[in-house]
Amino acid sequence: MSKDQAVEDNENMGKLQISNTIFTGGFNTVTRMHVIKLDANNGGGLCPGCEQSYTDVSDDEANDQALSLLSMVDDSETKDSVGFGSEVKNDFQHQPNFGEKTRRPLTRKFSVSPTILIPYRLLSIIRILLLGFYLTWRVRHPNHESMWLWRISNTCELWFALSWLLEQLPRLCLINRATDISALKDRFESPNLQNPKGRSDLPGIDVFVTTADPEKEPPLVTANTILSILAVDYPVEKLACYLSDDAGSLLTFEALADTANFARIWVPFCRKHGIEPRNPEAYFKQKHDFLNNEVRLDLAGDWRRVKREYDEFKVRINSLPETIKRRSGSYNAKEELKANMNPSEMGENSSDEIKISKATWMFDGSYWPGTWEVSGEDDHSRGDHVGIIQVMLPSSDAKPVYGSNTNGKHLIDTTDVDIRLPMLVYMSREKRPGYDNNKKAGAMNALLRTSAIMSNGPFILNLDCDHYINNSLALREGMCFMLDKGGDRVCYVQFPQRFDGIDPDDLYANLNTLFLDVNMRALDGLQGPYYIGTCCIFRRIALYAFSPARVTEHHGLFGTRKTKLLLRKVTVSKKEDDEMASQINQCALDCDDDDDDADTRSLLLPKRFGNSTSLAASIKVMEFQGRLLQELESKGNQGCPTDSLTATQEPLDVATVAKAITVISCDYEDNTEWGKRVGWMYGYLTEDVLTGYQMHNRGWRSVYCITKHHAFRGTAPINLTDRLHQVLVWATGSVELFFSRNNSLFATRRMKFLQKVDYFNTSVYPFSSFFILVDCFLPAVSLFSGQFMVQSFVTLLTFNLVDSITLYLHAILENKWSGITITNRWREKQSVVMWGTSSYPAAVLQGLVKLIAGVNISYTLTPKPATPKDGDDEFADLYVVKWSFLMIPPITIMLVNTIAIAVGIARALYNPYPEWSKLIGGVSYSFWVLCHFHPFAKGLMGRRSRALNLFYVWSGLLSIIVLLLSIYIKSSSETQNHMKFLFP
Ligand SMILES: O=c1ccn([C@@H]2O[C@H](COP(=O)(O)OP(=O)(O)O[C@H]3O[C@H](CO)[C@@H](O)[C@H](O)[C@H]3O)[C@@H](O)[C@H]2O)c(=O)[nH]1
Repeated sequence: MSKDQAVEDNENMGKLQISNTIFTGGFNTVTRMHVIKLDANNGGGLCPGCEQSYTDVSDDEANDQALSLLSMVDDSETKDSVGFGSEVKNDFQHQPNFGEKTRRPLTRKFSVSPTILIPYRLLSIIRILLLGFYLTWRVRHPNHESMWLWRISNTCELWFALSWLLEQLPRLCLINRATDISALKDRFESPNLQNPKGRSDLPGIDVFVTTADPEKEPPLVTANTILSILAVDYPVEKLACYLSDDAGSLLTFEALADTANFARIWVPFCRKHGIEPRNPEAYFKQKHDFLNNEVRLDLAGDWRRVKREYDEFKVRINSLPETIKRRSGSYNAKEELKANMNPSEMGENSSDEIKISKATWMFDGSYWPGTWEVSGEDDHSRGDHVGIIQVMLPSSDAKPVYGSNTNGKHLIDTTDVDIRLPMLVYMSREKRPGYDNNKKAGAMNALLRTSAIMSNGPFILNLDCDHYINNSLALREGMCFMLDKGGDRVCYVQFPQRFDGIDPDDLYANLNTLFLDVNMRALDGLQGPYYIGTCCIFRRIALYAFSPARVTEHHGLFGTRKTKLLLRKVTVSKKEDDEMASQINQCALDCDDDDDDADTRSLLLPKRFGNSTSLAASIKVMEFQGRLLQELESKGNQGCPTDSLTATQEPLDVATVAKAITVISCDYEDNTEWGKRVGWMYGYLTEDVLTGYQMHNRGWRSVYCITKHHAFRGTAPINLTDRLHQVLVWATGSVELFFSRNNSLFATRRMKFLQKVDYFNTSVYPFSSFFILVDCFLPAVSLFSGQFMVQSFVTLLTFNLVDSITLYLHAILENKWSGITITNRWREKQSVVMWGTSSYPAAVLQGLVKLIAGVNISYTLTPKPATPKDGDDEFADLYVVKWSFLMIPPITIMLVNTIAIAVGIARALYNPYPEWSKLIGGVSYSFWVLCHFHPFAKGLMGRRSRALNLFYVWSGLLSIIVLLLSIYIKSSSETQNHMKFLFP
């Protein structure tokens, strides 16, 4: 590729700017470190006059270089770069003087109003009693005509009653929470004697975003997420954003580089006008009335300019695949690459040749060391490649941005606006054949280590690539819980997942309201909500498998007897402090056994964390800070200012990045405890629930933070097939959990009893599928055989009626504290039946196969909807019909029940002595089953679903006519006394 062409490509994509150094490290392939010097005056774009210096080095040489860089950085430097040593020591010796302001609590916890709570609890008890009566009646009144039907049906009912009980029990301790952001500001950012300038003492936060396939996860969606993070309302010098790209894709890489450029306009615009949300796509979708007198004139002008820039940015990102293909395809890649390579670097086998022939070229004419994507046939998430780290935006000490676009044109007047940007890093961990990459958990752990070396924020926010920050104060809200009194026992603050682009009917219960607004809120009143994989702020030391300083143990059958334990010594003496500084290779960690001293037992770091000394140093800092917090709190202070806990980010140097690259190699985790006890857990499809479980099991608490304006928003699959596969992944994860030693039946005494019950329910729910499947066929079987499940249809109907009324009342009360509507509830009920007959049974089968045969279960990445273009149907995906084997059981159920209704009616009509009660019972139950599959049938019909609606309405009307007819016949027959056993 000629330089001219590189430049032309670059112009096409809006003068991509890549700063600093791209670092790669890896195996069996050429490793190139190149430095691109940028023309800062020209917005940083690569220009013909730019100098480029390339250093081609082999892998071993790169490793040697990294090692020599490591050895160049002496211990003291290592300590300083992670905020260890003198700074922490000094701050600790001069503890802050807590003033009046520090006494204001940052959060409040209050109970749900008794006028709701008391009737809610009473109704729960009434329903439990009612269930008891109902089951007793079922058991005591066998149907001698069809004992087999009666037995099967009874077993199902018993299971459903048990499931309801497991679900309901943890919902009895309800609380609400509120945060006080102004108190946080007062405590950490207002000027005082020690801090006359009012610099921010808030702790550092590292934000992790993961992406794995640019085809399923459009780069524009990821770009918008990143922009919302860069523009969040948090001190820039305390914020670092990391993107993990498991595909190692040039597309994502270049999109991120362009995103960093666009951030130079977008972030000042957001700060200047305080706009919400700070995701450009979501922001520009809103209707803006600039004729309104209250709108400032400068906003209207800036809005137009920024919107134009954003539209161009969108076009560039959306055309990137073509740009890259054209760039790579039109050039004789093979020859150029061969010419650039040393013969010694070329491998013996033909795979090098294949790679070369597929090479993807970067805009500057160098080849991309990540996954090749010219052929389009690679599975992006699996492509092997070296580890790559690129700092796209250096830490915030770098030059401010002035709202200029890539051509250097000044677009926004940024007087009085903080115009610095947080650090932004691209990371793609190494992938090699023969190494399990451990999916998302592996990516998160690689990010955890990289960030420990590069910024070491004591807190971590984790977001999926399609989940953006919707409320710019979200991080502050989360920090209120972490920094308040008792916050040192909070391992994570989970925010609810909220979604854009869900069809108005929410056909497939994508909003997940029952789980997010009822279940998770109820858990908040116990030990805390689950970790759900995204929208979660972690305390870093909790991820390193440390225990909280203090825990409560629960004894007795229901965990009602409590003992409080102090796990870590609170005093941090000077001697101990010095010792810590000198012993960076040892660490006191929790050992999860009953020994009280387990926490203070020292283990060699490499065994647990691998042998990176920089990582060891950063972990030690975290552990030290944890103790410091505890020390301050034990002295009666409410929380503590964190200037003593976190150093402002150091400017990144080459050596630091070189150290970071070593911890993202494939074999770094060999013989360590990463994924077993440290970081995100491996071996399960739902790494999230398990990671949270391990923390609760160590005695940590978590918090559910529901903000007035949704803190984060994301997308969910509205297509039936994608949703089925997503639910399959979740349910399989639960089955894996059930069959593992992480089943909450074996949880420690540090976990509350009702929390254990809830975790148990989470691992057991897919097994309901067996009973749901049977229950869906029962009415059809009843119609075919002409027999009914119970003897007295009327008694059954009465029980069901009372049950429905109490359930309805219960739902109304639940709505009062959770906001979940009756429609949401109905959707949830439908979805349980739909997934219970499709994804859940498949999940149970997969789980059993894994257990018995040890076969690994494959993971299907959920496709994220692309940003719709103007004029596109936003819900087009809803009507796309894609075949899946998971559809077979629900289709069978629908067919069998429809045929059974027809057979039942025909039999009744042609029978001289029709048994109307059995017919009505069978038909109404069959119809009830069909009602649950209505969304499913709609999904199968695609755009022709209107016909289906007609079918449902007509069959409903027909059922009512049959019902009325039968009542009429019954009454006339009673008069004539022709039939003896019409209604037993
Ligand atoms: O090998 C992989 C696979 C996935 N991911 C990322 O993991 C995230 C979640 O994966 P996805 O397939 O989108 O899962 P969903 O079903 O949409 O997500 C929910 O369920 C997952 C499993 O419980 C959680 O991890 C997620 O956070 C949660 O949003 C995405 O950002 C992916 O890019 C990787 O980085 N590497």
